[in-house]
Amino acid sequence: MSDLEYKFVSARKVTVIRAPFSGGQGKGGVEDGPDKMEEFGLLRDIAELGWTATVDDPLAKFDLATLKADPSDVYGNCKRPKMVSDCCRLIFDAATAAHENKTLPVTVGGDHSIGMATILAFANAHPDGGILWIDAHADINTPSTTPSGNLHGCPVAFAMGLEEDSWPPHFDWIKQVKHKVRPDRIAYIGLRDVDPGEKKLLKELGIAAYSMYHVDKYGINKVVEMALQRVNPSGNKPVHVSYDVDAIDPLYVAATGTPVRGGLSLREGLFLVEEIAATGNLAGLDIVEVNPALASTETHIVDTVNAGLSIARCALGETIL
Ligand SMILES: NC(=[NH2+])NCCC[C@H](N)C(=O)O
Ligand SMILES: [Mn+2]
Ligand SMILES: [Mn+2]
Repeated sequence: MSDLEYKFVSARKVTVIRAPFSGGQGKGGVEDGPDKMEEFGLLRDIAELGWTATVDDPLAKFDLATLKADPSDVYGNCKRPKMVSDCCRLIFDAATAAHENKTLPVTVGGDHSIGMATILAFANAHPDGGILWIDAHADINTPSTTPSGNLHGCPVAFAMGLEEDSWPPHFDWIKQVKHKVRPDRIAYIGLRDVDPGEKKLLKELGIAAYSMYHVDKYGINKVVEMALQRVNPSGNKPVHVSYDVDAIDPLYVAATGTPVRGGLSLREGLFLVEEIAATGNLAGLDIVEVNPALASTETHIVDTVNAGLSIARCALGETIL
């Protein structure tokens, strides 16, 4: 049982949104993230911290393997726009319902393309809220800047409505969502692999971006403080955390699709979530890019999945004393 307070959640209710989705990138295995997290005790951990969990499985009706294998699902250089859009739309609805019911949505991926759905639902439900994107990557490529065509590198651009003219038509539904993610209400922590087109966008839009350089220079405590100050200057608005486990160094989190050396230590990666939880403002969480198939040893799987579980526990108020 945790005694932290959550100002924007009623009655310590969590909605676990399962997102076993891998269409935002080419590798297999990331679709097993939710199963592995549950096998290692996600729901037990949530209950032990005094939360009541409801599990939502918005993609259950899809045959995801068949959708992923459809060679006709391309638009320009974008891979699988129909699959990503159809799935994200359902995840958006699930997250929106969780916000309306004042439960805390914890979305478990799957690849990070689903972040377009969760942060858009958060921004639309809480237009004055702030978002922290914890990642080695900025994931703000647009269909015109993406070097890979993988949509897990683009969710922030879609949720912000950037360069809509370049979008595959499948994403038209996003244009109808009233409140998009605002550039002054999102901050990054952990960056170390940012594409040239992304750097340009971050600069032009004045987005708060704390790279590993800043973590080394100021320390993680100061970086979290600065990031929260940017996205939640009053300190009393809701905050969503979209956590790509590749923000943490591959020494601790090896089983992920796009690992980059020189990342957060495991403790830095957990501290930042503990610190956000302590504000009482947490109102949404994603844990993505756990890919058990990319482990070369059993230890890699155990380490990576347990890092994901630790992120969830820290977010839900686990404290040591
Ligand atoms: N969610 C992730 N792991 N994203 C990796 C993105 C890599 C690269 N920037 C791309 O757009 O293709
Ligand atoms: Mn990443
Ligand atoms: Mn990411």
